[in-house]
Amino acid sequence: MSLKGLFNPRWPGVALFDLDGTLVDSAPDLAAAVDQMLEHLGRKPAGLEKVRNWVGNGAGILVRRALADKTDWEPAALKDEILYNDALEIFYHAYGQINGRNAVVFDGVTECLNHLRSLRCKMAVVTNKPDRFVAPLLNKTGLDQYFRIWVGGDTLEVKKPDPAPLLYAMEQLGGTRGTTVMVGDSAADVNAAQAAGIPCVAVRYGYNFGGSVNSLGADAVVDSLAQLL
Ligand SMILES: O=C(O)COP(=O)(O)O
Ligand SMILES: [Mg+2]
Repeated sequence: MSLKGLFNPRWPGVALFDLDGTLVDSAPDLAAAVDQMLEHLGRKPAGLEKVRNWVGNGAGILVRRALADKTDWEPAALKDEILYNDALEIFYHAYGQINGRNAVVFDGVTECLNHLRSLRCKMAVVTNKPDRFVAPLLNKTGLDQYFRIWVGGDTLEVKKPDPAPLLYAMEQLGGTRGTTVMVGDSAADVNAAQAAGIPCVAVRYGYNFGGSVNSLGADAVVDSLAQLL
């Protein structure tokens, strides 16, 4: 499918954007918070390279991956659950202070959002990031001006790759499957869009758990959101 085909001619349409790894490079802040948490628990810091591959399924899974020191964390024993709950609290506290400090909007994002806004496209953020961290990050990066609504990782009972958050945002903005597109950086985004029955653009510069986005089955893969103009 060509990129033109993704954006239905019946504008105004609806565009749903993933946050971490798509709009904002938040991995440095997330890594700093993960490392504070690990050090607090007497463990070795994980570092940015590992942590950026652990982002995309929400804070709970990020903390589980950090405790397991690998992306494919195993279901934990009960004693691990107690540790997990402590670790999650420590992470929340640390990230609450760090969120947005070193976060950078990726190249091409502002151009794309300005362009879509000029077409009167309605835009939402659909992220797995816990709700409490979404607005502060959008405010600090100046991206809040573009979005009518955002859906966080705990806004609904389920998160991406479940299609519900995408469909919820689409409906809130009065969109339909024929006029809506999802833009994301990971399998969670592409799988959610496919399950929702809406087309998906994947960006190559994001996190995607360390893997390539080329084989996820996205309708288009781009190196910069400026390519969508
Ligand atoms: O996993 C997270 O916390 C955020 O992920 P997302 O913005 O890429 O959905
Ligand atoms: Mg992402």
